[in-house]
Parts: sequence; structure tokens; C-alpha cells
Amino acid sequence: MGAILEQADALQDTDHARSMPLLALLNREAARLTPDQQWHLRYLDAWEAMYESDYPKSEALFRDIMRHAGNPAWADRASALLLWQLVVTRRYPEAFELADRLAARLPQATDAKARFAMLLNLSVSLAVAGQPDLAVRYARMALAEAPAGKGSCYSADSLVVALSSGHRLTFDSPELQQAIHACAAAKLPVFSTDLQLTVGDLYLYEGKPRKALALLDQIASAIDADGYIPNKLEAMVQRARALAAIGDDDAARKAALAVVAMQATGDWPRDAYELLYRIEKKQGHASAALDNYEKYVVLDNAYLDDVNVRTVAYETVQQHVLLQKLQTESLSRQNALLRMRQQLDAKTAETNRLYLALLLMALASAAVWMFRLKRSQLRFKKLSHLDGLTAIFNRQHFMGEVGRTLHLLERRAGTACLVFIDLDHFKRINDTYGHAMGDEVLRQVVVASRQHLRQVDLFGRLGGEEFGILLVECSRGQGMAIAERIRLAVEAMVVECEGAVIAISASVGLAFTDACGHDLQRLCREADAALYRAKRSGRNRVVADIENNGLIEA
Ligand SMILES: Nc1nc2c(ncn2[C@@H]2O[C@H](COP(=O)(O)OP(=O)(O)OP(=O)(O)O)[C@@H](O)[C@H]2O)c(=O)[nH]1
Repeated sequence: MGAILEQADALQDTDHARSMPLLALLNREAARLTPDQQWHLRYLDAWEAMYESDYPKSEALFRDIMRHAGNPAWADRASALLLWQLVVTRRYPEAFELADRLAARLPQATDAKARFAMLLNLSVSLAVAGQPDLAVRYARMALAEAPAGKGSCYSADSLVVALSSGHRLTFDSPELQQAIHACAAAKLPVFSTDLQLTVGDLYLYEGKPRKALALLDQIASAIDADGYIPNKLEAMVQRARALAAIGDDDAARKAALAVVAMQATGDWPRDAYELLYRIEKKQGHASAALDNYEKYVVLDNAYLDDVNVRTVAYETVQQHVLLQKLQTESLSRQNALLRMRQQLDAKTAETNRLYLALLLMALASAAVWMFRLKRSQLRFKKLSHLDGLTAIFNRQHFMGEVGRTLHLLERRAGTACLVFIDLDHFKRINDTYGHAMGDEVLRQVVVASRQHLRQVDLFGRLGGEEFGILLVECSRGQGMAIAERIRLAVEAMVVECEGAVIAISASVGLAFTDACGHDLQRLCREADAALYRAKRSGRNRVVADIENNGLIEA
């Protein structure tokens, strides 16, 4: 069935008579066709209806195919033929709107047959619309894409029509000769003859009536054989014009009257009446001339009206299309603007997020930096409070802390005991064992003393081999006992150097708040005095003041 379908398609415009039984057969067996083949058949039916001038039927079929055929090739071919039908039936606005849609669709159309039909009919419709440049452009595209055989004839012919609509042809134009050869080769005699008649028309236009007559004689038998009435009428009109041009008025009148007698529509009767008018006028037959002139004017006006209608229709469609394009452009500009704004918003949000992240990072690193700074400040501060050798309070800090503590104790009537410790004959240790050994002794004295102190007690190095201790909330008896334990601990220290045990002892002086009050200066003075006394009375002992007027010795 597929092969029959293709055969019917191929024969339809070349051997119409043979295509008809095939088409009838296909319609009878339509149920056996695939859905795509059924659309193909519908297209051939539409073509047939158009061929038989049943335009309502063909239009309905074309539009059905355009809307519902799944395969775009059928929709494109149907659109191309509907365009031609709309031009032929002079529905120019619809035709030119469809032409516009087809032109826009063209880049997407891929089926070769559909593209070719679109190009051909676009060229024809634009020639009718008075747009020769566009018509020539599409005709040249059709020529370039034409399938071999009849396709070359159709496209070459459409190029001739397009060029002719723009008055760009002469009788020896190569496009004209090329078209005549292509149609002769494709065995499309009606087209060949039509093109020969175009040459004849150009002979007449260019003042070569005898050449026109010779050509008409040459193709007369072919025209009779074809039986194609439009060609026959054209040949008759041209012969009448040629005869008039060479002055054979009688023969010209006869030929023109023969055209009128055919009662055809179109340009031929108009041309015939115009010729008759000129002949009658030339021969002084005023009344006949006027009669023919009136008939000529009526037909010419109709022709001019039609040209006018075509031009206006084309312009209207173009304006309409332009307006739609402008609206679409304006909408897409608005959309683009909206998109840009959205992108900008997104970018701004992203930038803000980045700034925030950057800010947080900066804050975090500042916090880390501050924390480190603070920590190192605290470390330095702590270090600045300590003695470098023994890691107990240095003199300055010790004195500050003692002063603060005494102040607090004074406010709550607490007691304290200030203890000054000085190592005995320390110079000798240095001199005998070296300064490093002396340092080691100092460190060990601190370790030994600390074991007898509580957390709340303050311990500092006052300088050289002298230490200070504030025993907080401490009675006189407790203070004496602690001082004594420290002295014993120092005495008991075993520090060896090169096998020799270093003898170490300390003298201790104490001052108590219950006797001296909470004044730091005074307490220091009293403790110092007690220490001095301890030294003077033989060293390695604990001495305390007794209410400033006596000393007790542990
Ligand atoms: N190794 C060491 N020696 C120090 C340090 N500070 C001070 N000295 C020494 O301690 C010694 C103190 O000597 P003196 O003031 O004469 O006292 P002393 O020899 O202990 O005699 P008395 O106190 O009278 O028993 C000096 O030789 C100082 O150089 C130190 O940090 N390390």
C-alpha cells in the first residue's frame, strides 16, 4: 500500500488521470494504512479537491492536517498548498499571514519535499504581494533545493515569475532560457509553452512584434496539443497585439474579438478590449472605440483593485506582524530586565553572605587574637610577679600582696605573722661551691620551706638569700612553731656537691600583728630587727619580737 501511495503522489501533478484510480483504491483500503500513511492519503485527497476547485473541501482537509498530523512534514506540505490556494482564491490577508508563519517555520522544516513546496509557494505568494525581492530570494532557494526533474522546472518557472513581477526580465534573460530547458527536460509541456509565451510577451514589450509572431507560429501546434486554455488565450492576445503592432489592424481586430468570444476571466479580455479600443480609435470609429474603452476600463479597474487589495493586505499583515514582534520584544525585554534584577538580587544576597562570613571570620580571628594577647599578657603579668630563680613572688609583688592582705585582716580583726628568713653565711657557699650551686641551694630552701606553709600564706624572695613569709590568721604560738619547723627543714636539707654535703642554716625573724598592728612598714621593721638579732646572737635560730620591748627565741 505504501508503494501505491508514493506512486499516486508522484503521478498526481504529472499524469493526473492515472493517479485518480490509485487514489480511489487507497481510499477504499484506507483502514489498512498506518496512521502516517493515512495522513499522506488525506494530503493527496486535499490536493485532489483543490485540483477540482472544491476549495472548501480542500481547505478543511489542509487545516485538519496542519492541526492534527503528528508528522510535521505533512503539516508543512499542507500549509504550503493552502497558501497557494488562498492566493488563487484572492484571500490575500489570510494568505500573507500564512506566508509569514511559513517563512518563520522554514528554518525548522527538514523534510525535503515539504521545504521545496514551502519555498515555491512563498515565492509565488510574495510575487503576488508585490514583493519581487523576497519572491526572487525564495525562488532561488527553491532552485537550489529542487529535486531533479519536475522540481527543477517548477523552481525555474517560479524564479521567472518572481523576476517578471519585478520587471527584471528581458526576452534573452538566462533564467528564462534555463527555465524553458528545465521544463522541456522534465516533460512538462504546459510549463514550457507558458515560458515561451513569456518570451513572446517580452518581445512585444521590447517592440519586436515580428519576432513574437514567429515564436507564436513556432509554438502554435504545441499549444493546441496541450489544450491548456490559459496558454491558448495568452497566445491569442499576443498574436492580436503583434498584428496591431505591425499595422495589420483587421487581423489584429479579428484575433482580439476571438479572445473576447472565449468569455474568459482574467487579464486576457481586458487586454483584448484595450487593443480593440486602440484599433477603432485609429480607424476613426468613435462609437466602437468608446464602447471597447468602457469595457476595458471596467476590467482594468477590477485588475487595479485587485493589485491594490493585494498590496494593502500585504502591508496590513506586515504591520500586524511588526506590532506583534514589537510586543514580543518589549515583553522579552521586560523578562530580561526581570531576570537581570533577580540575578542582581541573588548576587547581592551572595555578596552580603560573603561579607557576613568575612565579618564573622574577622571577628573570630580578632577574638582568637585578643584571647592569645590576653593570655600572653596574663602570662607576662604572672611572670612579672614571680622571682626568676625560685618561682615564688618577687619582692615587689610580695610586699604588695602582704600590704593588701594586712589591710583585709585589719578590717576583720584578723591576725598575721610576718617572717623574714636569711640564709647564714651564704657568701661562703657561693665562694666554696660556686654561684650555680648557690642557686640550687636557694631553690631547695624554697621547696623545703613551702612544705610548711598553707595555701593562704604568702611567700616571696626579698632579694639575694633573704625570703619573706606572711602567715595569715596565725597566732603567735603557731607562727613561732612554723618558723621553727622551716628553720629545722633548712638545717636538715642535704645538698651535695662533688661528694661533700653543704651545711646550710637560716636565721629567722618574726613580727606579729597583735604586737605591731597591721602596718606593713612597722611589721617589716620589727621582723627585720628580730632577724638582725637572730644573726647577732649566733645565727641558725628563730627570734620574735615581744611587744616591741623584748625578744623571744625559739
Ligand atoms: N648564688 C647566688 N648568690 C647570691 C644571689 N643573690 C645574692 N647572692 C649572694 O649572697 C651573698 C650574701 O652575702 P652576705 O650579705 O655577706 O651574707 P652572708 O654571707 O649570708 O652572711 P650573713 O648573712 O651575715 O650570714 C653574696 O655573696 C651574694 O653575692 C643569687 O641569686 N644567687
